[in-house]
Amino acid sequence: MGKLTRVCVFCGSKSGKKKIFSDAALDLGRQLVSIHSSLSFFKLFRIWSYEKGNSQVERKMDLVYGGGSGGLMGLVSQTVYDGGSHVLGVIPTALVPIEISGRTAGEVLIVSDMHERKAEMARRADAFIALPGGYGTFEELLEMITWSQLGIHNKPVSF
Ligand SMILES: C/C(=C\CNc1ncnc2c1ncn2[C@@H]1O[C@H](COP(=O)(O)O)[C@@H](O)[C@H]1O)CO
Repeated sequence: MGKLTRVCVFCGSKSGKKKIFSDAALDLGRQLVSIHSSLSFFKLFRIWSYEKGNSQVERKMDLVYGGGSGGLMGLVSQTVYDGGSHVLGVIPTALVPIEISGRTAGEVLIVSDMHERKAEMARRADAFIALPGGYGTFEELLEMITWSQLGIHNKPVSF
């Protein structure tokens, strides 16, 4: 497995009805940018299993995500940005007024359509993680899994 410095997170454009969803988004955001016991690092275990054996790991991962300012996307991006890592949101022009309201954390790359968005996210990330979300999150996650199955990329995918 190559060096993992930039992680793509797929997650809901809304927060969902249960607190556990936003807790998971905050937790993942913090885990991407801080020092953790590798033993409690179950969520990313399949991706960072090479960290086993180190009792403490310091992580400063950059984030690629869908660019939305609300919902779980907003929570993850703000947490990673506040933790000092680079954040890149990739969003099609047509979705800017729908998924961005107010300020976004970090850099925003505006692309022409959904296909370009997904291709850019896939190209720029070293690994993919999905959090709770709706149909959009499912779609993005499944596409990364099927691209892996087809050999289009060989980057880890976790959910
Ligand atoms: C429309 C196209 C493909 C099929 N749909 C989607 N593909 C990729 N990303 C999508 C799609 N629909 C929504 N999204 C994005 O997922 C994010 C999370 O959405 P959720 O429903 O809240 O989980 C959000 O940013 C959506 O824009 C190509 O023609």
